[in-house]
Amino acid sequence: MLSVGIMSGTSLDGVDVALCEILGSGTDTSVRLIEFDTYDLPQAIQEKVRQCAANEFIRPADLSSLNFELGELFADGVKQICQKARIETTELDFVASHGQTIYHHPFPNNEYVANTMQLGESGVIAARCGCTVISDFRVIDVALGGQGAPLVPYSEYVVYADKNKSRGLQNLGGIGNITIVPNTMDSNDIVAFDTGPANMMIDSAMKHYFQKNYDKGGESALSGEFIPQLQAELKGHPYLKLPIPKSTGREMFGDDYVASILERYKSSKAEDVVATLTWFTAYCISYHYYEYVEKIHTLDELIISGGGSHNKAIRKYLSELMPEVSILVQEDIGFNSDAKEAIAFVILANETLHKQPSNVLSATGASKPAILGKIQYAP
Ligand SMILES: Nc1ncnc2c1ncn2[C@@H]1O[C@H](COP(=O)(O)OP(=O)(O)OP(=O)(O)O)[C@@H](O)[C@H]1O
Ligand SMILES: CC(=O)N[C@H]1[C@@H]2OC[C@@H](O2)[C@@H](O)[C@@H]1O[C@H](C)C(=O)O
Repeated sequence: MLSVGIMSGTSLDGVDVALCEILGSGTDTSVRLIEFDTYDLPQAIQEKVRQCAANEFIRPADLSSLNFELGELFADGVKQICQKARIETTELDFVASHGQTIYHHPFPNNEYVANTMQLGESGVIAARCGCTVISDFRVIDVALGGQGAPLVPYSEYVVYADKNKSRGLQNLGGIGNITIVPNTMDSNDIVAFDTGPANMMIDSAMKHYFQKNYDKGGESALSGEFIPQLQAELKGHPYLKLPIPKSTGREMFGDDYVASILERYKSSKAEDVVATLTWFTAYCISYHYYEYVEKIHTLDELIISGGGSHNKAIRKYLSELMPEVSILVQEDIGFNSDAKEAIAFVILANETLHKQPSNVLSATGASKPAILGKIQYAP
């Protein structure tokens, strides 16, 4: 089957679009990437999404329009990738659209029930592209008491399980998330959770100091030195102490949190703050490994993916903090670091069409397996 996966992640850096061929289902799935590209997320849309995550005043009209605007944007992504591959969108068997997370609050509190919301109207995509669209993968898991995230563990089990080694798949997007696929080959043994911030805090600091979207190659971090007081403060962040499984987002590690740090460390050198925030990304990964994972599974290799895999400082700090684990990137094992999440949603949508559950209970904490997503057929 021909499918396009669309992922617009928490870093708001663009829309990842992967055209794939997918055959079979479950552990017999095979998936091949045909074309991949990342398309811009317009500034105005980024601003609206940030407003939502900050829980700022946003009118119902803005929210409803944003849902349709994102739908148009995702449909354009599908059209462009198909044009690149010289096929018609109507030749696609399905589109798997993650949507843009605009709010993720999987824990109930005094004010809100557990909830999560991804926008990008599937009806718009189906109308513009003339094909079936599967979307809204997270909501049923949250409704079953789960975190609704991370969802990639199922696809990682399908693609990466190896009886000769226990692998950690560490994605470095806006947020970092890890899946441990142990050599037992038993999906019940999978451990997965969000490790904390990956690029989100670094990007926010880069924007503040240098008016840049991110720290290319990790150059600013590598030219700075760690600030011990800030390291100590970050080590005490309450997210680290929460038991796994757990998930987080822009609500916890977004611009507001970073602004409060930058204000308190305004006399420090910009490069030193960036270095320390980059160290924190690597620290969160090593802390969770030694605190929660190593007792259950010893990793042979940690394979990193996502935009942060291009940041040499994160890789350097990770190697220093986890010296006995071999740190690889997806390309080292023949895959594409940037396309991984978009491909994951193709695998999840394929299960939806086969009426098979694909949430991993040990990862999300949901009370039962669920067929993820909603199906919008072509008009
Ligand atoms: N060359 C590079 N050097 C350093 N960092 C980079 C580079 N390219 C991308 N990045 C970082 O990667 C981020 C984007 O990563 P990615 O596209 O994997 O995130 P996402 O999918 O939006 O987020 P998430 O996986 O949390 O939903 C950028 O915001 C930037 O910080
Ligand atoms: C709510 C939400 O959109 N979460 C994303 C985000 O980006 C990374 C991390 O936080 C992960 O929990 C999740 O995405 C991946 C694709 C997942 O569900 O596995």
